[in-house]
Amino acid sequence: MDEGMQVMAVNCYPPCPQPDIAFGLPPHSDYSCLTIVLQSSEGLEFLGKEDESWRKVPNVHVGDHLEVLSNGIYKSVVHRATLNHERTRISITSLHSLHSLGVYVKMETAKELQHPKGYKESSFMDFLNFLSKNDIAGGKNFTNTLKIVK
Ligand SMILES: O=C(O)CCC(=O)C(=O)O
Ligand SMILES: [Fe+2]
Repeated sequence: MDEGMQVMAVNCYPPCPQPDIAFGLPPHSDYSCLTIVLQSSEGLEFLGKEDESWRKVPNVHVGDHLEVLSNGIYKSVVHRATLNHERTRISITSLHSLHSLGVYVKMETAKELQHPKGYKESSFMDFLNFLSKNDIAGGKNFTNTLKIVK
C-alpha cells in the first residue's frame, strides 16, 4: 500500500445512568482498510450478518476500503460502542487506510477482469461530503453509496 494513512482516535465514555437507551457511538462502519481497537473494558460490539444480533467485537475489524478493494469479498463490519453505568470506558482506535487525498478505489486487478466491478471509485473528499450531508446515526452507510447496481 503506497502512502497509507493512519488515524488514531481516543474515545472516553463516562458512566451512563441509562445505558440501555443511549449509545457511546451509534452503528457505523469505518473509513479504513483495517481498524484495531484497544479498549479498557467491554463495550465494542459488531452486527452479526447471519442473525442480525450484536456480539462482542474482536480487536481487529475490516473497514470500507477493504470491502471496495476486494470487490465485496470482505465486508466492512458494522459496529457500535455501548455504555455502562458503572465505570468510565476508554478506547484507542487505530484506523489504517489508503492515502487521504487521491481516489482510493481503482481496481485494475485480475479479480476485476473475472468479476464486474461492484463499487464506484471515490476519494476522501467524497467521504467528507457524504458525512456532511447524511445522518450516520440514522443508519446511512458510505459503502452503500458506492455500490454499482446491476
Ligand atoms: O470506542 C469504541 O469501542 C469504538 C470506536 C469506533 O468504532 C471508532 O472510533 O470508529
Ligand atoms: Fe468505528
